[in-house]
Amino acid sequence: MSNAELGHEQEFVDLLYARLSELQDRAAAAVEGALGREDGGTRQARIERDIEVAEQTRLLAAFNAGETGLCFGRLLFRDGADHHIGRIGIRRDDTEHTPLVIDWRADVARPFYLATGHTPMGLRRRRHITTTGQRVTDLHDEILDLDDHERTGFEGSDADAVLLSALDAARTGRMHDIVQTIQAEQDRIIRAPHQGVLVVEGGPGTGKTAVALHRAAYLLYANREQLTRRVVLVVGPNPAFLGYIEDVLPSLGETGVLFATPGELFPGVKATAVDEPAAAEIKGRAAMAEVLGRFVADRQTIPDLPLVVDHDGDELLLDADIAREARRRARESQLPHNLARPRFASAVIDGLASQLADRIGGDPFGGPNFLNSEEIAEITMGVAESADVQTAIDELWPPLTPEQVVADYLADPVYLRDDEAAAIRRPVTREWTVSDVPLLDEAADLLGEDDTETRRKAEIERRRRIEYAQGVLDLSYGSRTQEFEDREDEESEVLSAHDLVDAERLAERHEEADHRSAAERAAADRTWAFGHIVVDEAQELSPMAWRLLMRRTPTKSMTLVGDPAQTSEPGGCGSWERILTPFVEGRWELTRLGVNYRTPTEIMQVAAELMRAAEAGFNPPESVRSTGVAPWARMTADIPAAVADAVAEHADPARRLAVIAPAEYQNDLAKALPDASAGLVPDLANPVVLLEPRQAKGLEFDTVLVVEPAEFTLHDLYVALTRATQRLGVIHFGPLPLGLESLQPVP
Ligand SMILES: Nc1ncnc2c1ncn2[C@@H]1O[C@H](COP(=O)(O)OP(=O)(O)OP(=O)(O)O)[C@@H](O)[C@H]1O
Repeated sequence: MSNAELGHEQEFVDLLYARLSELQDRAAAAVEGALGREDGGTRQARIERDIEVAEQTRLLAAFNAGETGLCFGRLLFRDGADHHIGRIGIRRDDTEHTPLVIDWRADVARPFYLATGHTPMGLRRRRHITTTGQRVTDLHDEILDLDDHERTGFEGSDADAVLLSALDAARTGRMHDIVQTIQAEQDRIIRAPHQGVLVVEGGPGTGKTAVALHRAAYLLYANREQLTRRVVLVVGPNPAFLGYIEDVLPSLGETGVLFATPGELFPGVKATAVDEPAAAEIKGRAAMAEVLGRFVADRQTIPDLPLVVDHDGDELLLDADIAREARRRARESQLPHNLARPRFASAVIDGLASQLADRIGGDPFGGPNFLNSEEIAEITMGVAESADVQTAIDELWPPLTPEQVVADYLADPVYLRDDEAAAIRRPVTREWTVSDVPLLDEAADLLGEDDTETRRKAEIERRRRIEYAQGVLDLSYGSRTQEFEDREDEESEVLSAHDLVDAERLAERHEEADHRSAAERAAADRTWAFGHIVVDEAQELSPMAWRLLMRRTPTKSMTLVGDPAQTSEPGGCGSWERILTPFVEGRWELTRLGVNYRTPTEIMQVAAELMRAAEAGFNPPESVRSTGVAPWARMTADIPAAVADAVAEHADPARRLAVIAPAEYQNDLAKALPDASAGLVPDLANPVVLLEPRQAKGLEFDTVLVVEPAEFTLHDLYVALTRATQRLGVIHFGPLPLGLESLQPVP
């Protein structure tokens, strides 16, 4: 092994960090400079400044991401080309801006992930560089050209050593990036084209989440302008999971991504409560869209008896004929409920005005009305302004909010069988559940947003600002005359505010600038069209949730990752074909990942036997490594005590242990494990966490203890058993489920 070789790489890495530090300073100074800069007062100048701040902040975040593990690879080509590969790309400070280290996402870096002895892609040698902080600690060289006889002493016989050491490392409770060890099958998915829907299916631990996040990073790199502006949305099953994955993209230098759970996809609502399985299934059915549509249409009513409307002492009759004709005209527009309302209102006003006109100027012998068109217009205006008329219109075609519609519907559900209605009926005051969110969104879509009022208010506000600015200008002009009246000579030298700006521009200058990032604006806007959407655990989403997500991406650019065998939600998808056909019929692609990088063979065998007991031909992914440690089962009459013992035996401050137990055991276990982190969003970095089965989705731990598996649903148990990277234990009182009999019993 040549220390000189390590030394050369260290020199290079030192050079790299020196350059990184320069770039960090420069970007930080640029942000500060732009923030402190006089913006010249124009809207354009302010926009330009804000763009510069955003761009330099993004660059700074990317440079900061390079602070650890900046360079991890090197490609030596047969033609003499020699490139270092890094987490981000960095260029020299020369006139050509020559690349110093190449971004892993660049095309030139691809052989790092794809080249094999069989298809060397022009490579002579591929080097993995291992660093700790900024120190190079190890090198692994793979020779891809048999004619390369140079030896450095770092040529390993096992090309997978770097991968295996990453997989074997102690878990931290936070997902890490995998840039150094992306496998060829994963690389192809990460770099697949941006357009259309790509489904990534694979068993537990096949890297679906890791691949989806690296794909988001790749797409942002390859379509920077478009995707930064339109924002990438990542949807994950629950807040704990989002916490688990939230470091990956920033560690790759990407910060402008929006993360959300399905309960957070309707602005203003953060639903965490879940319905009973039967209620969730009913609420999630595609048919609910039609049910809500009918429910909203039912609010567009015809009076049984004419409504008597008082107008300046005249009694007008808003009868079924007028209402029916108005409703026909409003519905004919095919606009959503709130947007069609003005049409309904104007048709009702026309009907009532013509009733009044007939009464005032009607010819008893059937001739034309005596009133001229101006008089009729005046009558119409009078009717339109009548408070009584407005009240009657509100009664027949009320302005509605999504919250009102869904709350009213759930308080008294119609168009369902009685037992189904009973399953979802709830008092109006109950908090929103995750399954209500797609209903709210559907209602919002059916209602449409009437922004006339918002725009009217914005215009009033704009005028108010101009008036205020005018006042400021007048004042400054006034003070100028006093200040300078005796100094005529100086006056020509001094520019007053009036000379520089007019009131409108001054008003603009005082306008509240929208300093929110694109991701923050996207989060608050229901009609935002995302540039790309990544959905993790996509198998869990109901048809109604799919309708919501599809509305958020008009271009249908999506990456969906999931595993039908891990479906827990009763409303979950079942088949990709069934979910996707209504939205992108035939225009989606399915890819599969087949290697399990997380769970060792010994544990995977147990999980596979469980599934095979229920489904004979079940085919789990193959584990890439084994540990030689057999999973065990302990039978006990005192579950909390046995779990506490097992935790005491296996817990290790440098590793992560999870106890996964059914809801009814949570209280007792929380008492028995005072140091465990538990609750809705447990701290996964804590050495011991206590989880309910659903919370374990997508996570992983060094050691997992599964409590009373017979109480789990089959799919939840499969998920729980496949969370461990090293050790698995089962603690039970009741009999073990079919398939788990092979677990080694321990006293
Ligand atoms: N190429 C790789 N190099 C290093 N680690 C990897 C690689 N691929 C996957 N892993 C690791 O394997 C583990 C499982 O990955 P991930 O959580 O993405 O799998 P998954 O398919 O989403 O699993 P599940 O469906 O069970 O939640 C993670 O620790 C991940 O970092």
